[in-house]
Amino acid sequence: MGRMGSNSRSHSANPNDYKLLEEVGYGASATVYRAIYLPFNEVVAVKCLDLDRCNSNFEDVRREAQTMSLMDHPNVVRAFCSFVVERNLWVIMPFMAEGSCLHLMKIAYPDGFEESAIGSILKETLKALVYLHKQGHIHRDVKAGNILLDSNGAVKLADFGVSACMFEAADRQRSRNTFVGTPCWMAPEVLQPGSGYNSKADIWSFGITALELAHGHAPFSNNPPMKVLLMTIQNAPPGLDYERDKKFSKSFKEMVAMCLVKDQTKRPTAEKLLKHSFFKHAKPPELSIKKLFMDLPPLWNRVKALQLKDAAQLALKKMPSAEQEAMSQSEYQRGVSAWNFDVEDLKAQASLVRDDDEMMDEDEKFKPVSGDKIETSWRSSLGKLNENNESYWTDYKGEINGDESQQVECLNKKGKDLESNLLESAGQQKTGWKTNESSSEATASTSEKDTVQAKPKPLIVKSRQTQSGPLTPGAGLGHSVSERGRIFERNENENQPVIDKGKCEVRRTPSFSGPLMLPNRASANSLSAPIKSSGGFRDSLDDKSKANLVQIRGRFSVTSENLDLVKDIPSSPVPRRSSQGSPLRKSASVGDWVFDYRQMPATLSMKEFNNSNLPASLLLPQLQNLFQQTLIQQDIIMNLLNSLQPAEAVEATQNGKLPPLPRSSENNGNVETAVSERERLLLAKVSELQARMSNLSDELNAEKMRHNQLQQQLNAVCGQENGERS
Ligand SMILES: Nc1ncnc2c1ncn2[C@@H]1O[C@H](COP(=O)(O)OP(=O)(O)OP(=O)(O)O)[C@@H](O)[C@H]1O
Repeated sequence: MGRMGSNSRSHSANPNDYKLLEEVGYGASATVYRAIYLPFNEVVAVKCLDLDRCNSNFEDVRREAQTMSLMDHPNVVRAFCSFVVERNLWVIMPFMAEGSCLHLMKIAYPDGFEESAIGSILKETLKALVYLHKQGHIHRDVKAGNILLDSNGAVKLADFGVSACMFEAADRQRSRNTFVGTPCWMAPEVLQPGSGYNSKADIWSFGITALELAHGHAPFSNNPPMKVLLMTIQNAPPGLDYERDKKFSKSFKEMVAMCLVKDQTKRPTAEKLLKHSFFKHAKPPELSIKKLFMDLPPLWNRVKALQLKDAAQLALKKMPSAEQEAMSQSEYQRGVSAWNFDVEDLKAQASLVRDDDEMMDEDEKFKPVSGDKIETSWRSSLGKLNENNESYWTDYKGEINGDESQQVECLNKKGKDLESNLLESAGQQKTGWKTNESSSEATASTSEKDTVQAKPKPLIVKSRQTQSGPLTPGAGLGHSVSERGRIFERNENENQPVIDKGKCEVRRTPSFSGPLMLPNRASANSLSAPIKSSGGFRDSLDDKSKANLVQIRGRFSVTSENLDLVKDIPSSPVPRRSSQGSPLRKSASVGDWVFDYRQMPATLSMKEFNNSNLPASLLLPQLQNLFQQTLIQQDIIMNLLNSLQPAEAVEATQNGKLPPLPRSSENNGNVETAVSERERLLLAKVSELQARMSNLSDELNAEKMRHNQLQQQLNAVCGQENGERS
């Protein structure tokens, strides 16, 4: 452990001097906690950077952390000090009690702030940029998520230094064909292979941030990252629209237009921009900003509510009938942070996203929160993609058919309901707190005709026991990678302080370098909680939940306690064989089918069933019942198989939850082959069951005929007897 930087009022580099309290945010590589610096009894923020998740080497991290600690400006979040605690870098900073502008918009201002607040926020941010540029620094990540607010209205630009250092220096970026940034906010010259960039890139991002604050989201933010890149390069720059943005002043529109000029040489410097009339008339922050959060609950509770909201989105993602679409939608809307991606991955992902947006219009359609960093390795591919742009997007459009987009729309509507329910249940601590009800309204805009009939009951999502409560001892920094993958165990009591600091760890997602589609990764700015593996999550459930546990998918569990609620969520409009009219309902949280036996007709006992003397009128319904059940089971099997990741299948096999996966000499342990073999095996079983069913039907028919014959004989005999008597 070592000290890496300090200021005049010295904060120690001893983790035991810091009492970590609630989680107040997290990003691509870090989790941020409110904490008490015990020697001064001072509230601070501790940003725990997981060094394993950083792309830079330790020297880069160290250098940038030092730079950060040298920052000295009222509008720049500086580091008091930073030091390494085993595999984490702790950066001690002033605590900004109201969090980021992005969080504030997400929780209370989904359509953006009013102009006076925007003016103040932007002016203070611009002062920070003037300072940084004078110091020879480029921030490279100006966005609402990195503009922090304090309860007195102070505005500070964050994430300079340490986070920037997580990504490699410009020369190396070029040589490695990688670049890190947040696509919606990235300047065209930053995206163009070969073209250099300078501090004017921050001015572009500043202009995008202005639009973000005005609308609640950045332009193009509902698009897949690659499309954002192409739009930024090829389309006219976004801006405030004369018609649509009537409520904003001319000088605001002008200022934004000055920033969003594609030719970087024509953009003003930060210093010059600060002299613009828009900023001359900006109100002092304590007048225009403080009122924004007057009625809101504390930051950590907002964070918790946002996490739940994201959990709802992720729950939707697990719906089997539209899971691919949901994944694309919600993954991108939440943003992606710190992903490596390549063109093929993006293409695959893009093909699953509805392409109903053109340029500025999409601002109206979505209220998302995209915005996180991506680490791209696309530079070399981009030129090629540009050439093939037309066919690329034609292909992409061609792959979406009407049904699929309907599914997405329906899903989005469900998402809205689900989100608002979750938010309601999670965040009703304070009256007057505006919920973000309209946050997904645009995605639901065309869904009136879909099949959602009833507002679902609040879904009890058993995610981590507490999501922003203090940490409890136990998790170790020095654990193996897999161990560190576990989430903090948390104490139910929020105010109970934390831990053995040396044992604190940054939560970790399974992979940060995989393609976009693979891991369920929460984004920095959406505050969606990172997902831990199913197994780990199971561990975190309390005993009662474990006892009632029906199923765990990702972060979600369905227990027998909430099964009924889950079942009440309307099913997808997508026709599914044998599910129509059946008692199967889609479970929003688990993405599987839940079978409601209570709706089945009462079944006979085996003994009764084996009684061959039973009349056909009794047997037939039983057979129909059996047949229906078989089809349902087939559906369940197929859905389970579809939703089972290969790794999960192997894990389940190892745990003995599933029969062993077949291993042939050809597959040689290959998981995918094994899983598909297993699938074949199960399908064969299903076919066998169907064959048996059909045999039974034949037998039944034969029995029926015999029964009829006997009946006729009986009638004949009775007729004879009657005749004789008369
Ligand atoms: N000093 C602070 N006081 C209060 N909240 C903070 C502070 N620093 C960061 N946060 C919160 O934590 C979140 C994540 O922090 P930060 O952006 O620094 O992490 P990161 O990993 O660098 O994220 P990114 O994905 O943007 O790189 C912020 O969006 C903010 O809401």
